[in-house]
Amino acid sequence: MIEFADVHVSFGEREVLRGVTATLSEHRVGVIGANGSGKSTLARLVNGLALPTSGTVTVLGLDTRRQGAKIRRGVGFLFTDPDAQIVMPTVAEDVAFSLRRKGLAREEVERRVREVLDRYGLTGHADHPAHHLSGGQKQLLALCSVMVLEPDILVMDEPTTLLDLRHSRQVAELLRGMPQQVLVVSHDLPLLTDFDRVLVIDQGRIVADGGPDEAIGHYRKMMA
Ligand SMILES: Nc1ncnc2c1ncn2[C@@H]1O[C@H](COP(=O)(O)OP(=O)(O)OP(=O)(O)O)[C@@H](O)[C@H]1O
Repeated sequence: MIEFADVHVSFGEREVLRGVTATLSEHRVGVIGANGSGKSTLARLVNGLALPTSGTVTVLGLDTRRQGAKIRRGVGFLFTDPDAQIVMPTVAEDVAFSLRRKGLAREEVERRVREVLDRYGLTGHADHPAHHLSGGQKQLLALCSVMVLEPDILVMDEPTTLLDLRHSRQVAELLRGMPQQVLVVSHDLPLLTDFDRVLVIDQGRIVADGGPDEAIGHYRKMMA
C-alpha cells in the first residue's frame, strides 16, 4: 500500500509535484505523463529517495520522512539505466552482492542466485561479465538483483526503454505474475494496457486516474 497525502515537492523555486493525493493498493499501477511532468519524482518518493516538501508519503504503513531506511528494505527500485545498478564483475556475483549484506549463509546465497537467474532466463550468463550483457539482459539482471531480495513493493522507472519487443513482453508477463505490488513509470503504453490502475500526471498534478483505457485515452487527448 502506497499513500500520497497532499504531497508537494519543490526543487528550489520550482514546484515539481503540486498536491498529489492518492491511495494505491492495486497490484499493478502505471504512471504516465509528458517529459518533466514529475513522474520519476513521484516514483522516488515511494522509497524515500525524494522527500515531500510538504504532505506525507506512507509506504507499508511507514512515513518515508521518518523511516526511509526501513522502507527501502521493503521497496525494490529499478532505475531506467541498468548500468547504474551493476556493482560487481560477473552476473552471479552482482545478484549475490545484495544478498550477502543480509548475512545469509553462502549455500543459501548461491541457491537463491541460481533460482532467480533461472526464473529470468540468465542462467547461461551467470559467470559472464555483467557489463558485456546487452541492454535488455542488463535490465533483466537489475531486475534479478532487486527481486532476489524479495521486496514487498517494486518500483520501476521506465523499465522497458532499452528492451526489444520480446523482452518488453517478458517484463510485462513477469509483472503480471509477481505477487508484489508494482508501480511502473513508463512511456511504453502497451505495457500498461492490462494494468489495474493508471495515473496521468501533468505539470505535477494527477489529472486522470482510473483503468488503463480511460487514463491512456485521456493522455492521448492531452498530448494531441
Ligand atoms: N533533484 C532535482 N533537482 C532539481 N530539479 C529536479 C530534480 N529532480 C527532478 N527535477 C526537475 O523536476 C522536473 C520533473 O522531473 P521528473 O524526472 O520527475 O519528470 P518525469 O515526468 O519523470 O520526466 P521524464 O518523462 O522526462 O523522465 C524536471 O523539470 C526536473 O528537471
